Amino acid sequence: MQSPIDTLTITRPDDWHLHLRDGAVLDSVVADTARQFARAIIMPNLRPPVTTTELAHAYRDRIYSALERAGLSTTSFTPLMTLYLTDNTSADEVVRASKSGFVHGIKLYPAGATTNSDAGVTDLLGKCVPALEAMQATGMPLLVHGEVTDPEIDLFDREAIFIDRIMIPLRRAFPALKVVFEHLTTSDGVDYVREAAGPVAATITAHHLLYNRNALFQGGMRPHWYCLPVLKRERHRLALLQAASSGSGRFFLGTDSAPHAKGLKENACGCAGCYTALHAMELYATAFDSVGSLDKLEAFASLNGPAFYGLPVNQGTLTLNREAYTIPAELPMADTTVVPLAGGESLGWKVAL
Ligand SMILES: NC(=O)N[C@@H](CC(=O)O)C(=O)O
Ligand SMILES: [Zn+2]
Ligand SMILES: [Zn+2]
Repeated sequence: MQSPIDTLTITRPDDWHLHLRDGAVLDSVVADTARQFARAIIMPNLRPPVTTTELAHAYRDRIYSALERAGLSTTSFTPLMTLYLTDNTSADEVVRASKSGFVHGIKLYPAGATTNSDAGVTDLLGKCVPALEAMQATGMPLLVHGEVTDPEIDLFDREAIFIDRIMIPLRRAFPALKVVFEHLTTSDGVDYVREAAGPVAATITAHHLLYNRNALFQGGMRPHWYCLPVLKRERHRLALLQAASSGSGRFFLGTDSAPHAKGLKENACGCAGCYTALHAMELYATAFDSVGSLDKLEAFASLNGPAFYGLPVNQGTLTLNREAYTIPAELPMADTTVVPLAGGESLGWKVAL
């Protein structure tokens, strides 16, 4: 019998779905990410949302300033900016974004689907046709929060119904449009992405690989496990784990790390989002190790994403050691506190710094 791997060195990874936020917490959250990842797709759901190339440029400058304040070199981490699609996004704006060289995707938030999505799209195939045509023509990827918002649809079915109602008609109308199905959570999503014709891929979070929906209710309500799309049944978790470790280039790492202040999570109407930037690679290594697939982690974390986005693979490496690591229970950040996912618990892997 082979002895288990105790050290894993992979090409330096990227995070293809990240919320860095803005203002006082930016310094801490960007530093947590930059310790592990060379690049990240920066989600645009700020208040107000990042709807133009000009706003994305200003946000990018603030991220670089935060890196400097955190004592990190601005060459050590590259923020890959995105725009927030609205009913009014023009074809000209898409062309500007494409020519900028620093905008790498445009994000679809169905209005009301998740945190800061009020300005989101109300009718994708009715109102966004000029923008989608320009995206298809320029090769600008559409990044999708894939959940319907119809209040009649059960919360746990929102992703599966989105495939039929939005994804299939969208891809029929724009077959050459690059689409990333963000934070995939169901076996329905896995089947769709695996088999769809054309340039389709998906990000998968560490928490959807590690937990099923029981985690939300273990011994009581667990707000730090609440995110959108919400955790699903065990069979969906197993399908995601299989997809992530299958070797298919269509699935890649996106943490969806989304910090909210402790008091806004532990609240009568708690915010959706899990903070995983601190310990992302430890969480993913634990998930892949659980199915004996550590040898597939590098493709998922470091190779598949760049291939889909048409970017080079990173120089440099990241090493993980099999070693007990206790996740901090709380993280002080500026004038607030953030509770990392599974704070206080232990993992069997640690990034070597
Ligand atoms: N995933 C979440 O639960 N929350 C994200 C938004 C999102 O990615 O949908 C956030 O910005 O807080
Ligand atoms: Zn989302
Ligand atoms: Zn997100």
